[in-house]
Amino acid sequence: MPFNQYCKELKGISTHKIDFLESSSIDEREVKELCLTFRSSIEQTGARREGILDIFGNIVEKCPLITGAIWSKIPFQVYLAVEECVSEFIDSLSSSGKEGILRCHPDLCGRDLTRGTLTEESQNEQSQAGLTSLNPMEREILNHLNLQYKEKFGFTFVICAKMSDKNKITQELNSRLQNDPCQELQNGIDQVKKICHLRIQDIFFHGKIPTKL
Ligand SMILES: NC(=O)N[C@H]1NC(=O)NC1=O
Repeated sequence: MPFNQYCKELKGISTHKIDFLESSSIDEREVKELCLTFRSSIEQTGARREGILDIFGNIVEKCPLITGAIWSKIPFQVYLAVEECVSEFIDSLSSSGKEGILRCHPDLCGRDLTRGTLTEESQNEQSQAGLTSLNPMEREILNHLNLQYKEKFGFTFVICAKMSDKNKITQELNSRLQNDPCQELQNGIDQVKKICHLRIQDIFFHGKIPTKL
């Protein structure tokens, strides 16, 4: 990541009351200092080793095992490292491991949404994509496509809802149904990584309280 963009992203941390980055010219030393301050602020608010699962446990939906697996690499100096570790770990899994991750995701506009049993993260994501306010016809089409997808591939259709909307999701589902299983496994995993990216950003930059699994 280019240094400038890195600094710009770090500025988002000012919501965490770290505001000495107001000057436009910051050097590498200041960034390192910022990272350390940020890190210690996380530690002070309880993110010690034993709290890591509480904070990062749901960055991949209902897969705290992933956080547990990369546990020794946390705390991280920069949030990007969390993402990289997750991504590397997922890539190292067998196909059945990857399928397992997809199966841990709730259907979009599925049973958990109807019953109100989604995790808060998933509820927000689905709501932002307009999936909590579908009309009966839209819901039926989506449920039908989800079912077809599951029957064909044996795992859940996963898409980063926050980067999409209800119409694009239906279109994408229709088109991804035509893929072969190998390609679709990779597509699903790529989407999981996007969801994870946004969830990590929410924790670090938007002060969101993550679901404790
Ligand atoms: N099935 C599926 O894509 N679910 C996920 N997508 C998303 O953005 N949040 C989810 O829970």
